[in-house]
Amino acid sequence: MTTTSLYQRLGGEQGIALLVDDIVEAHMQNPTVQARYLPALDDPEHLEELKGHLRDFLSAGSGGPAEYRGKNMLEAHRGMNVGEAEYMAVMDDILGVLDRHGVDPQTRQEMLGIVYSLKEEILHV
Ligand code: HEM
Repeated sequence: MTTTSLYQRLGGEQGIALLVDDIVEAHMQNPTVQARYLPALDDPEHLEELKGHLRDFLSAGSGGPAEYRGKNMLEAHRGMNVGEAEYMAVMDDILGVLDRHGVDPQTRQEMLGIVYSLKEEILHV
C-alpha cells in the first residue's frame, strides 16, 4: 500500500498537463471516438478550455489543489448517448497513455477504478 497521493503519483500539475495533452491526442487518433473530439480542433480556444477542465478534473479528483469548474459528468455528456465501445476506447486511451508515461501498475489500476466508477453518469445519458 503506497502512501503518496494519486495526484503525486501522476506527477502533479506538470505530469497531469502532459497526460491530458496525450490523452486528448490519443482520442483524436482513435477511430472509435475521434469523431467526438475532432470538432474541437476547429476552435483552439474551446480545445484549451476543454483541456483545462480535464486537467482540473484530474487534479481535483486525485487529491491535487485545482478546483474543477466544468460541468459535472452527467451534464457534460448528456445527449451524447455514449456507447460501450466508446467508453472502452476512452478507458484504453487513458490507460495506454499512463503506461507510456511510466505510471506504475497499481496507480493505473486505481485510475481504472475511478474512471469505471463514472460509467453511470456518462454511458447512454
Ligand atoms: C471515461 C471517463 C470520462 C471522463 C472522466 C470524462 C471527462 C470529461 C470532462 C471533465 C469533460 C469537460 C466538461 C466541461 O468542459 O465542462 C468532458 C467533455 C466531453 N467528453 Fe468526456 N469523459 C469521459 C468519457 C467520455 C466518453 C466515453 C466520451 C465519448 C466518446 C466522451 C466525450 C466527451 C466530449 C465529446 C466532451 C465535450 C468536448 C468538448 O467540449 O469539445 N467522454 N469529458
